[in-house]
Amino acid sequence: MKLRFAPSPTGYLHVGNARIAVANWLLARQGHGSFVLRFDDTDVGRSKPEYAAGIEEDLRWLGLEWDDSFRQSDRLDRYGVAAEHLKRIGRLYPCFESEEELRFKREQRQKQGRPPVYDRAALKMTQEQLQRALDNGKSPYWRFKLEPRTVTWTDGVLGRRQVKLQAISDPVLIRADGSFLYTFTSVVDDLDTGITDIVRGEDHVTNTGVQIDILEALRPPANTIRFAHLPLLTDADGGQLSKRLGSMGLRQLRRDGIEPAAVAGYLAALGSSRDPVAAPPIELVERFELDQISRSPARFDPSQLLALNRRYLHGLRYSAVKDRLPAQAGEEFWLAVRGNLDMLAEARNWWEVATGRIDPPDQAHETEFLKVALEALPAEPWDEATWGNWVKRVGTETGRKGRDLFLPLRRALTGEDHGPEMRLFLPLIGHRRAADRLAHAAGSRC
Ligand SMILES: Nc1ncnc2c1ncn2[C@@H]1O[C@H](COP(=O)(O)OP(=O)(O)OP(=O)(O)O)[C@@H](O)[C@H]1O
Repeated sequence: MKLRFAPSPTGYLHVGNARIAVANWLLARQGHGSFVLRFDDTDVGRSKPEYAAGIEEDLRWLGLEWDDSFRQSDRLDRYGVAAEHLKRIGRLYPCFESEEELRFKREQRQKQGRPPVYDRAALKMTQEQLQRALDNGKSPYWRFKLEPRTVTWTDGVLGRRQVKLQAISDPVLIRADGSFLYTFTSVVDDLDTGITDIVRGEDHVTNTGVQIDILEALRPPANTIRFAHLPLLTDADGGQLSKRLGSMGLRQLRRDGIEPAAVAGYLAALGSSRDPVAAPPIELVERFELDQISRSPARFDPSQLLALNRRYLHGLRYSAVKDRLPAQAGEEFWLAVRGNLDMLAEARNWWEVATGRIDPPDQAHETEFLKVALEALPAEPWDEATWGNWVKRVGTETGRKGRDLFLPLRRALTGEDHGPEMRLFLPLIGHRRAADRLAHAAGSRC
């Protein structure tokens, strides 16, 4: 099995592109096959090396390593050879009509109630007419002559699919400036590199019909590549995603502090009835089922991703995050705070709360209560039982219960109304800091 992910380096990856990358990668690993990263960069105006580098970086961040990688711009000679072959067998023909002429023809056909399909007028040109056009300095662009047939295939996601080629204009494969179009280069590469399965977005369904025809012209008799098209992903409001708009980019998720395992797990399960499980891609291989993915468009819901990210962090072991925590933060710290994190970066804030400076709210009305609490603060060593015993004693001495008892203490010690379990967090603050904070909260209002 050999699969590929073939982005155009015209922007950074969004979550829709990433879903395709994840699916291809998981299938390749499932089939013990290989995964190729191909940059479809024949559109020289829009393709940029920095986007290609950015895409590689984003894929690595997600945990999707590739077995091979290449750029279409390095294979122009090969496309030239394949194009010559199609010309020789009469499947690629030169055209000279301008955009304006074509628009006029389309409008005429529509007025006559006929589909606006290219009429192949260029195919009827005589040798003399052709020569005259060339002599007049015109450069031809080249169209592929589609077979008058209906192409069918069993799609890995959409089921039985067909594309009626008579309803489609012969596609342009080479522009007048000699540059090749994606429709063509993609087929040449898929054949040359021995791709066995193509998984891509539903925006390519018509392309697939056309490309199977090109593919069979280049390598008869019949196509053997399996195709699957995933419904397009929209944003939470149903809006389109586009590299050009930079919407829902992987980079942004990374900057926001979302874990790659959460993104991979969310994308792998999206559109299926399975609950997403956040995990590095290699751990998702076994449970991934392409044919369980729904045929309806899927929405990318950031709030669901955040919830998954949170669940993932809450279950992570210290050893998995150690390197990303403040240098002094030990396992007790991680176990105390992990249940309170939406993003790992927030652990730094809690580290500051535990060991640095805090900004406590005004509790002038609690002075007497906090003084009693300070008096009752036990000496170290402290453990997980310390908070419970201390609070109980303060409760007995002040007659307070519940929120009235806990909240002023939490506020004085952490500066926050909510946060990690104080049973685990108090020993991290330690006696000296706790006493200082209580004294400050009580004393500064005296
Ligand atoms: N919204 C989407 N949902 C799912 N797959 C998508 C979506 N948009 C693109 N893809 C798929 O991502 C893969 C990479 O395609 P490509 O690089 O052309 O992305 P693109 O976002 O369509 O690019 P551009 O915005 O530059 O036109 C293709 O398989 C394409 O079908």
